[in-house]
Amino acid sequence: MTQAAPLLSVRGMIKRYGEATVLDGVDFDLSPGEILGIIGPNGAGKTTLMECLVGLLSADGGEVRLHGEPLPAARRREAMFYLPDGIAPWSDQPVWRATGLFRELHGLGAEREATVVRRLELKPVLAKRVSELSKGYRRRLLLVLALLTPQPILILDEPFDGFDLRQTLHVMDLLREVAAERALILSIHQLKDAERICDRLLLLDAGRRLGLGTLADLAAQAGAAHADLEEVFLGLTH
Ligand SMILES: Nc1ncnc2c1ncn2[C@@H]1O[C@H](COP(=O)(O)OP(=O)(O)OP(=O)(O)O)[C@@H](O)[C@H]1O
Repeated sequence: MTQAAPLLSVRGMIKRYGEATVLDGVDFDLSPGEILGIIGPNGAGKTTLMECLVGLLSADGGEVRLHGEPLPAARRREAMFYLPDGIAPWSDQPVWRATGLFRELHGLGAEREATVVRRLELKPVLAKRVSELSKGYRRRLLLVLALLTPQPILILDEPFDGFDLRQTLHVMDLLREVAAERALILSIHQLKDAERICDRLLLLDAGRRLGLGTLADLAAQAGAAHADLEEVFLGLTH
């Protein structure tokens, strides 16, 4: 029996800056409904991988396939939406205008926008300017925007940054619902968060894939069967 092709398949992703190889042939697959976490020490190549993946940065090697078909860099944005960390789109506009503009851009109905705004509890700040938002509310706005996109794959850089524990758990529930219809790639520094939400983890270090799999897979690789992700991380990275 032939196995169905993964939703996304990435092979041999390479990125160099001059003499420095910052992605050294990274491979992974993503299945429908999956939440894949990218973890790794500072400078491991997490942002570079996401940017090469969506075609924002030109890679020096590697292939990306969608449902088994080659997906050239110029067409990646049809399939993937990337939400970088720390941006404040339309910063001089009120929040309601920013969400409305984004919704119109993607041809969605006002009802969908209202639902997402309600789920992310953005209502109290709709009249504020984007530039005036606190870090947590700016993060909520960015997530609203991400959830108003039609792409089947969402790539979110630090989606829980700026949230307290209760908010993080709330947003995790929401992302889990979203993943039922799409697939998510999340770059996460907080390993406790990554352990909670991710189905599988891609551990990068110095541009190389150190591990790929469930926490149990990575723990076995680290030779510490019942370790948590923090112990695995410390065991496998330098
Ligand atoms: N424009 C650039 N020119 C040269 N080197 C770069 C450039 N951008 C990134 N790098 C290098 O590429 C490597 C990977 O960086 P990247 O930002 O992808 O890491 P990261 O895992 O996202 O790090 P962090 O956890 O600190 O955000 C680092 O060594 C970084 O210094």
